[in-house]
Amino acid sequence: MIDTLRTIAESSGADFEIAGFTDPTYSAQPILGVPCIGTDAALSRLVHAMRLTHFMVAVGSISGGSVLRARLFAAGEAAGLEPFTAIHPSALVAGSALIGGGSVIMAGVVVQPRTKIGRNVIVNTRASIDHDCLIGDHVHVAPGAVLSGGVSLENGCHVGAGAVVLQSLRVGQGATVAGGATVVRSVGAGATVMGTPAR
Ligand SMILES: CC(=O)SCCNC(=O)CCNC(=O)[C@H](O)C(C)(C)COP(=O)(O)OP(=O)(O)OC[C@H]1O[C@@H](n2cnc3c(N)ncnc32)[C@H](O)[C@@H]1OP(=O)(O)O
Repeated sequence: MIDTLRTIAESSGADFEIAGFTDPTYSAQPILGVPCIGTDAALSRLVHAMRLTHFMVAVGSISGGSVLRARLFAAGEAAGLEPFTAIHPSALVAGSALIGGGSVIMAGVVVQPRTKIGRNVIVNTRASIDHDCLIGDHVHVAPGAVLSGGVSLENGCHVGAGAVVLQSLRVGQGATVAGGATVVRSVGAGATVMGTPAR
């Protein structure tokens, strides 16, 4: 995520600086030269002291029910920060696609027309989201996953690395599609499915 933000700044000449990151205990080492600036609990104080303006949730998920990601997103907004939306310059995002606040579109991603992506979503490296998809909030589409046209992903679900979801199917709230799975029928809320066809 840090690298994506730096690439955006370099390629667009955008004038922003990454001030740092928070963690639960203020014990983390710098990451790619970016320092830990305090605990998650100190965020409101840091916003005022350091005149911070924007935030992103840098925690991923490897399964559905992105409770932590949703909680951190709410905390950032409650601290008065605006969600930063990051689209890597190598991503191809159709002009009619909508990307919600705080979402990150990583390198090599393709997002096709009329797709709508919610807030605090990770569309990870080289994932492909085809036309007319509807992606909820706090979702993680992991590297190389493929969503066919008209797929719906409800809030907080996780589509694993290299998984394929066939056209017009729905993946329910907080559900997990395992890495490499092929989803051939809709997935219920909170379920975990794996394999080809996914069960
Ligand atoms: C940049 C990044 O790295 S982003 C992160 C990318 N990573 C992902 O997207 C990973 C998504 N997560 C997965 O695929 C996980 O394997 C999960 C969530 C589906 C299952 O995780 P767990 O509940 O911990 O399952 P666990 O590892 O205990 O395995 C349970 C069984 O499922 C099988 N299994 C686990 N994952 C898969 C899979 N992707 N496909 C098929 N079978 C699987 C295991 O072999 C095991 O089978 P067994 O009981 O016969 O031995």
